[in-house]
Amino acid sequence: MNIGLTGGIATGKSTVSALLVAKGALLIDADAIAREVMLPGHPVLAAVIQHFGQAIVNNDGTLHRKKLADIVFGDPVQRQALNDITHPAIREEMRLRMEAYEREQPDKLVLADIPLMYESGLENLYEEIMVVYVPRDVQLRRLMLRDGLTEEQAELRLSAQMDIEQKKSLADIVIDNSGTQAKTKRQIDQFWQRKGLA
Ligand SMILES: CC(C)(COP(=O)(O)OP(=O)(O)OC[C@H]1O[C@@H](n2cnc3c(N)ncnc32)[C@H](O)[C@@H]1O)[C@@H](O)C(=O)NCCC(=O)NCCS
Ligand SMILES: Nc1ncnc2c1ncn2[C@@H]1O[C@H](COP(=O)(O)OP(=O)(O)OP(=O)(O)O)[C@@H](O)[C@H]1O
Repeated sequence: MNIGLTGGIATGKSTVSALLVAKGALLIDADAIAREVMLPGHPVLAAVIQHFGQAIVNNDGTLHRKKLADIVFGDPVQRQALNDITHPAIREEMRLRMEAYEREQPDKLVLADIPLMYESGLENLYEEIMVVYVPRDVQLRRLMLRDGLTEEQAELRLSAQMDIEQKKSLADIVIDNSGTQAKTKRQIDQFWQRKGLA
């Protein structure tokens, strides 16, 4: 079986996916694939540079992630341009990995971690969608703390995504990660049991 995992930025998707992987789930991570297609030599990075210019590249040819982030999180038109370049390649790679896992290990739970699941309309590709939820004020605080962002920068990133309350209302399964990590783990254990997973 498969599950699509999503939530807002810094609500705890990685925390939850690590708990599920520890129980035996197979993970496909959209953020990790997004980083792979931005490595030097990849045609997606070349297309991104073509659009945004050399200013977003470090001297060693790697992507200057902060510079690109400053451009796209402040400007919906540029963000859409970046999405149009990167998302088809990310989606195709996700599809290939999903097919391989389901073919080679059909008894396992496959977990597709996709931050922009609803924004990109991918929710119908998965049997069920799990949303990792925290209230918006907790989300903002954790994001500022983890990424060393100002409140203004963190607000810009939040407003580049669908509101977390809306994602929660669309979810098949909600994991509330606003308490301790132990509390979150209990919800994952219960989910695992409910599904009768080995
Ligand atoms: C803009 C980039 C360079 C910023 O890099 P940075 O290291 O600061 O952030 P990182 O990649 O770790 O992303 C952190 C989170 O930001 C959010 N985010 C990233 N890209 C986007 C986007 N285009 N729109 C809305 N939110 C986004 C997601 O919640 C993601 O989990 C990078 O996010 C990127 O290449 N984005 C385009 C690809 C993409 O859409 N990735 C996210 C989903 S696959
Ligand atoms: N239950 C919790 N209590 C306190 N802090 C937490 C909890 N869960 C996660 N965190 C912290 O909150 C931050 C965000 O968590 P995490 O990186 O798992 O989110 P994410 O949804 O994967 O983020 P992103 O999509 O931005 O990569 C991290 O610094 C993490 O250590």
